[in-house]
Order: sequence, then structure tokens, then C-alpha cells
Amino acid sequence: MSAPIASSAKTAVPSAAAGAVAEPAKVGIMLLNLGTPDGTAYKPMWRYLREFLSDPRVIELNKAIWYPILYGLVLTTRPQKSGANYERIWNREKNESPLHTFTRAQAEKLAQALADLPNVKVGWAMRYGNPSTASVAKALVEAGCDRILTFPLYPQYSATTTATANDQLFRALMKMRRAPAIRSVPPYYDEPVYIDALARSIERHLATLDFEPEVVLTSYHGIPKAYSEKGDPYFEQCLRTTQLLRERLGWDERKMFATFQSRFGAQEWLQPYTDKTVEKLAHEGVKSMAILNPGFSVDCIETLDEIGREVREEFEAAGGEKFSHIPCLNDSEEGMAVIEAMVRRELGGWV
Ligand SMILES: C=CC1=C(C)c2cc3[nH]c(cc4nc(cc5[nH]c(cc1n2)c(C)c5CCC(=O)O)C(CCC(=O)O)=C4C)c(C)c3C=C
Ligand SMILES: [Fe+2]
Ligand SMILES: [Fe+2]
Repeated sequence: MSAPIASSAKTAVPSAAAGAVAEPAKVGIMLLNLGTPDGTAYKPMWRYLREFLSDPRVIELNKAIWYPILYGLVLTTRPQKSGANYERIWNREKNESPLHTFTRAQAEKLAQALADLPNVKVGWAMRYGNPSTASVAKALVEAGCDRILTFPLYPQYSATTTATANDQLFRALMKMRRAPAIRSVPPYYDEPVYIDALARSIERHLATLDFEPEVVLTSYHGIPKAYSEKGDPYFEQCLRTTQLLRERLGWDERKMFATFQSRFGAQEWLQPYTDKTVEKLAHEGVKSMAILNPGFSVDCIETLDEIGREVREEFEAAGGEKFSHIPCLNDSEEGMAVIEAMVRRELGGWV
């Protein structure tokens, strides 16, 4: 795997050996995404799911209760089932998941876009799996970065995603004698540049279809309802994104509304559920629909397979006829405009 760091400066950067930095100090940018398995076979799937589902930010149950379920039930069955799903969307050319491919592409394009800023280096890392957050933080520090701007790639804040990404970086810094200064890009669920990028990507996609969808759903990854009730602002931020997007497009609440997908476990998750809503709409006579996933910065198993295949099949089985999945912003021009705008704003005073 090539080093997940790109320099916006044209010159090679010597390492800061033994802390003696003769070069001007550098700023590192770390794009942080969720993570993904290294392969679709049982072992890499098991490793990935174990790391993910052992995170107390994700599963808040007491370990004495959760671990027997995790090791005895979840990790004995889910690796095969999820591995088969990943197999369907796997990037065979690069032998990696789409989330990996798109996150790297975002980092490479960001480095190019920041070519006017000397001494800025762009890295990309995963909360779970590879490239690990610790390895990329270390590489940036060794390349002379004494300041790091982290960018958790989640427009809407959740403790289960944004907070745990930053936790993982600070965990890595705990092992450094000379740790860099840290800033973190805040959630951007209501930023005009993001809403505008979503609107333009929808318009661009709809123009390619041979039908005008009666309904365009915004489907977000869910979280347990209890997390929301305890103060996680994710639900409200998702609803606000959808409201702003609807207003920007001039649509009403029947044409576009928010739903929540990817339930895990038995407890209640945020509602309305995407699958149940799609089925209900089809039963009510809706024949054509499109779904986008504004909460995912890149396409992944949850968007490509769960929405693009499972939910599509459910819609069709319930009587729907025309269905389209609108791609995530990914490394598109619109998507990169959002990332670049947020980064430039948050670098203020540092470059
Ligand atoms: C975009 C925001 C996300 C939130 C919020 C989130 C919460 C959350 N997720 C799980 C369990 C799983 N999620 C899985 C995949 C997955 N989740 C997100 C994003 C959010 N998760 C992404 C981008 C992905 C895809 C990764 C990829 O490689 O493509 C999975 C693994 C896949 C599977 O086995 O189904 C699990 C498990 C929980 C429990 C949770 C909140 C508590
Ligand atoms: Fe998830
Ligand atoms: Fe899923």
C-alpha cells in the first residue's frame, strides 16, 4: 500500500529526526473515515467487525453483557454474511473496498487543490482497520507537522462516528513525547457549500434518468434511539440537512423527507426506517423513487449494497417500478468543493 500522505508542496520533505526541526513547521491534514475490512474473507471481516463493535462509543452496553454476545453470536455469523455483501461491491482492480478507494481519491485531490499552500501535507486514515489513524498521525509528525487538522468525514456529528474518530487520534498522540497541536473540522450538516453540493449532485443525477421520481428520500445511517435521547445531536442534524436541501430544491415534504437505515441489534433505532418507508410508499402506489445518502461522504457497503440493491429489491417487490440510487458526493467536483472549503476555513491562522 502506498503511504497515505500527499504533500501539497513540490519539494521533498525531510523527516524531523530527534525533534530537531530545521525546516519551517508543517501542517498536516488528516481525512478520517470510518474504516472497512482488508478483504472479504472470514478472517479480515472478523478482525474489522471485532474492532468496530468493541468500540464503546458504538456499542454502549456493559462489556460483561456485550462481549459474550459479540464473540458468541455476532462474530460467529456476521463475518460470512457481511463478507458476501462486500464481495458484491469490492473494487477488484485495487483489491479494496469502495470506501477505501474514494477516501484515498479525496485525499489526493485535496492535496492538489491545496497546492498553493506551502508546507501542507494531506493524509487519510481509518478509525477501524487500515491505514490506521496511529500510523498516519505518526507519519505526519515524522514529516515535520507540528499541527494537525483532523477532518472526520461525517457531515452530521455523532459520538458513534465523529467523536470516536477524534478519540482514536488522541489515543495515538498519547504515545508521542512531542505531540502536535490539534484542530478538528466541525460538523458541516448546514453549511451552504454542502447543501449546494448535494443539490447540484441531485440535479445532475436526475438529468440522467428517463423518469422523474415521485419521491426522493434522504436516507441516513441510523443510531439507537436511546443515544439520541441521551443527547447525541445526530438526529436533529440529519433532519436539518434534509430541510435545507428541500428548501434549496424548492420541494415539499412529500417529495423529500428523511429516513434511517442500517439497523443493528434488537433495540429501537431512529425512525422512520428506510426499508419500511419504501415498502409503505410502494404499497400506497408510488411507482418511482430515488434515494440519496447525504450522511455518507463516500459510497460504501451501506449505500451501494443496502440501498442500491436491498432496498431497490424491496421497492420493486412491493410494486415499485423505477428506482435510482443517487451517488454520494465522493471525489466529485461538488464533493471536493465541500472538503476544500471546510479545510481552508479551518486552517485560518495556521497557514
Ligand atoms: C455515516 C454515519 C454512520 C453512523 C452514525 C454509524 C453508526 C453505527 N454503525 C453500526 C454498525 C455497522 N456499520 C457498518 C458499516 C458502516 N457504517 C458507516 C457509517 C456510520 N455508522 C459506514 C460508512 C459503513 C460502511 C463501511 C464500509 O466498509 O463500506 C457495519 C459493517 C457492515 C455490516 O456488517 O453491516 C456495522 C456492523 C452501529 C452499531 C452504529 C451505531 C451505534
Ligand atoms: Fe455503521
Ligand atoms: Fe447495512
